Amino acid sequence: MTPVSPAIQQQKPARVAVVGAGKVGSTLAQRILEKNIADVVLLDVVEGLPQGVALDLLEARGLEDHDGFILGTNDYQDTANSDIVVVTAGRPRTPGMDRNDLIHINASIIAQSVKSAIAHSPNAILILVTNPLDVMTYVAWQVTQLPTTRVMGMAGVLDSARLQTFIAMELGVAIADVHAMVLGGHGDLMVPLPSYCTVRGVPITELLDQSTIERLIERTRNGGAELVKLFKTGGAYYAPASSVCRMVEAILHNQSRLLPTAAYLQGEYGLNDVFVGVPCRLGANGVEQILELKLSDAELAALHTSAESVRANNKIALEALHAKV
Ligand SMILES: NC(=O)c1ccc[n+]([C@@H]2O[C@H](COP(=O)([O-])OP(=O)(O)OC[C@H]3O[C@@H](n4cnc5c(N)ncnc54)[C@H](O)[C@@H]3O)[C@@H](O)[C@H]2O)c1
Ligand SMILES: O=C(O)C[C@H](O)C(=O)O
Repeated sequence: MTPVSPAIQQQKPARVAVVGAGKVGSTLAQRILEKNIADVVLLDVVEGLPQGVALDLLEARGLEDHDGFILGTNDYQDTANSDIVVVTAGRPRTPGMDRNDLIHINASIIAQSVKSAIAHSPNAILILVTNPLDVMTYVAWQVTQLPTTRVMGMAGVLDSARLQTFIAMELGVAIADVHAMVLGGHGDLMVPLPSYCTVRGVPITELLDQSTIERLIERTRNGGAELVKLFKTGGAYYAPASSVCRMVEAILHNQSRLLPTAAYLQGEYGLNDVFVGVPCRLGANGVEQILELKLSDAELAALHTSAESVRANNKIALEALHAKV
């Protein structure tokens, strides 16, 4: 056996706390472990659930060829000193519901869970997943008062991955050759950018007619609802978990990746005091840069409409929280 140097022996693996051990949280834990990105602490309020998921995943390690460690717990103390805290805790929608129908129930869950998680991991980067995404990210920032570079929400990676899928299926080309970009809030007002969607650098506007592009965009807008309708008791989780995993990896491996992320805007795109999906450079420090793309007047107006809707719902969420105190 090759001896391992003391420096390597002492190097602690990165640690990701995943709050919420439901569909998205448990699938994310699996992705992080099987890609050898970090050790995971999986927390839920339901006794036995995170412990069971953790044990099940540990028992798969020999078959999946990794040595990652996962702890399942109901106690925030066990999440101490995490490098990243991902919050998936809260209710998913069911058929007929809008994501904003979850504001009241999820705002208090988010407020309580981020406060507890950050109390034990004050230096962590916080990634929100719970819906309505942009609003819950704002709530998490308000409650924790963390620097804005260390608070972000996952949605744009997922919405872009959906559009990427539909473009590749329509053209019958390899998914690896397709890049898609969706900005704005994670809802019906999201802002897909066809001129920034490309196949090996060729904009899709040169490969598909306008009505086809509109059909693919419409399917992307309804991508979450399409799955909620199929699953009936909740929403998507495989692609959402992969999307968060991509962000976690970009941060922990300091990859400087350009990913659409719900980030806090301070004048970018003419918007202030709102978290909404924009292209961000993600690296070891979290949101290291917000890129201001050149948008058409119509795209910029759509981004503003989307952000204003998020802003109105932020107000509702904060009022609901204050009313509870
Ligand atoms: N941002 C996105 O793109 C995106 C994608 C998919 C799902 N989501 C959202 O993520 C959330 C989770 O979805 P899911 O499918 O995993 O739901 P789920 O019901 O399978 O899991 C949610 C888990 O949260 C736990 N929980 C509830 N309150 C908690 C608390 N106070 N502390 C810790 N855990 C708590 C529940 O016990 C449950 O296990 C939903 O709000 C869903 O809409 C967002
Ligand atoms: O649609 C949902 O409610 C879940 C998630 O936001 C999604 O887009 O899949």
